[in-house]
Amino acid sequence: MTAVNPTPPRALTIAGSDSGGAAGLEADLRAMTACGVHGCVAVTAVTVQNSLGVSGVHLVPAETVAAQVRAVVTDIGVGAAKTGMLASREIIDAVADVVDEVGIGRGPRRTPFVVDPVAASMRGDPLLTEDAMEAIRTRLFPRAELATPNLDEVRLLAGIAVTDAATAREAAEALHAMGPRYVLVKGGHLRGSPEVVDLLFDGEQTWEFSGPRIDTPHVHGAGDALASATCAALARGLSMPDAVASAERYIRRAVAESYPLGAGVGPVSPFWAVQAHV
Ligand SMILES: Nc1ncnc2c1ncn2[C@@H]1O[C@H](COP(=O)(O)OP(=O)(O)O)[C@@H](O)[C@H]1O
Ligand SMILES: Cc1ncc(COP(=O)(O)O)c(N)n1
Repeated sequence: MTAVNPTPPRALTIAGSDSGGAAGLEADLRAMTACGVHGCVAVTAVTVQNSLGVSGVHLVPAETVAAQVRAVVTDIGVGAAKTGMLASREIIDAVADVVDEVGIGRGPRRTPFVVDPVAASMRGDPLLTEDAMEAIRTRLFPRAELATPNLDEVRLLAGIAVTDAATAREAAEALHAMGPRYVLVKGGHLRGSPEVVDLLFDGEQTWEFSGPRIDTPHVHGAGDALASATCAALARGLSMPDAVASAERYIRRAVAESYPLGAGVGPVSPFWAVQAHV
C-alpha cells in the first residue's frame, strides 16, 4: 500500500549545533517537531558542548550557510525562519544577503523572520565575536519580523539594564527603533523576581506574558525553544501575538518538565508535547 500523506508546515533554523543536544539547532528541531512543524536547518557552527559549557567552536564557511538556506527555501519551502548562534560577522552578512534573495524578512509580503540575537551560552561562553553584535543590530534587526533578546542581550544591544516593568518597556522601545516589527523582551534572567514576565511590543501595543518563576536550574535551550516554537506557530499561519502566546504556553511547560543531564545544567523538555509510543 502506498501512503500519500499531506506535507506538514515547514520552518527553517539558521543555528549552531550543541553536541550535548540541549540548546542550538537540536533544541530548535525538537521544539519545531513538538509544535507540529517539519524543521529544516542551515548549520552555522559546530560547538563542542556539554552540560558544563562550550569548549570548542568550528565555524561553517559563510557561503555554505547561505547555500543551505537557498537549498531549503527553493525546494522545500518554509512558512517561517529563525536564527540562533550566527557566530561571526561574515555569517551574519551572508544570512542578511540570502534572506533578501529568497524572500525571508519583515513585512506582509515576506516569509516571517525571527531573529534570536544569541551572544553567549547560558554559562557565559561567547557564541558570537564582538564586532558581530553590531552586525546583528544593523543588518538583521531591520529585516526581522520579531527579535527575541534575553536580558543580557538587551544590555549588549541597547545598553539598558532591565530591572522592572518600566525598564523592560524602555528596552522594548529602544530595540523596536532598531528595526524589528515586533520585539519580545524575555524576562528569564531577572533571577530575583518570583514571576517571569516576557514583553511583546509592536511600537504601539504591548502584550505581557507572565507566570510564576519555576524553581529549576535546568533551563538550557529555553530561549532557543521559545523562538523555535514561535517560528513553528508562524509557519502554521498564526498571527504574531497568537504565535508568541502559543510558544509561551509551550515553553512554560517545557521548563516545568526540564530534566538533569550530565553534571551541569540540563535542558527544557519537549516530551510533554510529544505523544508517547513506548
Ligand atoms: N525559571 C523559569 N520559570 C518560568 N519560565 C522560564 C524560566 N526560565 C526561562 N523561562 C522561560 O523561557 C524563556 C527564555 O528564557 P531566558 O532565560 O529569558 O532566555 P535565554 O534562554 O535566551 O537566555 C523566558 O523568557 C521564559 O518565558
Ligand atoms: C549552539 C548553541 N546555540 C545556542 C546556545 C544558547 O543557548 P543557552 O542560552 O540555553 O545556553 C548554545 N548554548 N549553543
